[in-house]
Amino acid sequence: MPGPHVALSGRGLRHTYGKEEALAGVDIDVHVGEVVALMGPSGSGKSTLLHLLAGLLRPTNGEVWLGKSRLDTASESVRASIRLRRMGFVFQFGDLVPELTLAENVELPLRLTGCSRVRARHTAGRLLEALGIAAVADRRVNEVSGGQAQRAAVARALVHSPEIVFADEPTGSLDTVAGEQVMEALVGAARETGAAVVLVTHELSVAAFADRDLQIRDGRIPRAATIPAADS
Ligand SMILES: Nc1ncnc2c1ncn2[C@@H]1O[C@H](COP(=O)(O)OP(=O)(O)OP(=O)(O)O)[C@@H](O)[C@H]1O
Repeated sequence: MPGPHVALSGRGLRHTYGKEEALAGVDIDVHVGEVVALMGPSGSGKSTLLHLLAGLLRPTNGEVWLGKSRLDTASESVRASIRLRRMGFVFQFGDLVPELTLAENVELPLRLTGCSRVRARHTAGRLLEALGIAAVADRRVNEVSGGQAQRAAVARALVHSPEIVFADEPTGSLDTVAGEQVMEALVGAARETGAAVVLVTHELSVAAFADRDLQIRDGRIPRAATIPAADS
């Protein structure tokens, strides 16, 4: 089990799709509150690693721990509950529910975990304000800009104070200015709540927001690129 300062840990992660080996043995520790960028060429294994760490895929070999919870051996229902309560997600194309307003989208994780409507509205409202999108909170996704929608996706990922947020190319569909606003929102809100962030990006300007970047090559992270946990 990882030490107390490690939010998320992957040990000896190997993953194959049929005969194809996408990850060839990766060790990774993400510390509490740390922002880590996964970088590397197309096909190097970034998305596979993100999906293993988030419990969306089971590794062929290896272990994944979120704090004291082991994910790779947990049942699908336990992993789904952990994702809902203890993780947040931001995808390239926001993935907001188009029928709901931005505010209703942000309230969703709280409502799904039993929070009252009034409390969810209040908590989501504070975050929408902090991320500069309170003025468009009652609009639907197709009535706001891509950057505003993506900031709402960031708010939805953080509203329930998760331990970790996974972001797969969160700025991939945006221009540079909107992308920077989204990264400022993501890293700023994560610092506020103490969440760690693991993000996949191809862009150096996005990786510059991270505390550390890890380069993946052919399904491996060169050993020197990982910093061992202080207490492990
Ligand atoms: N569902 C799948 N079935 C079969 N092979 C897959 C599948 N998903 C990924 N792969 C293969 O596994 C390897 C790693 O893919 P992965 O998507 O993790 O890389 P990536 O670094 O995220 O790439 P990109 O930057 O293009 O998104 C690639 O060779 C890819 O073709």
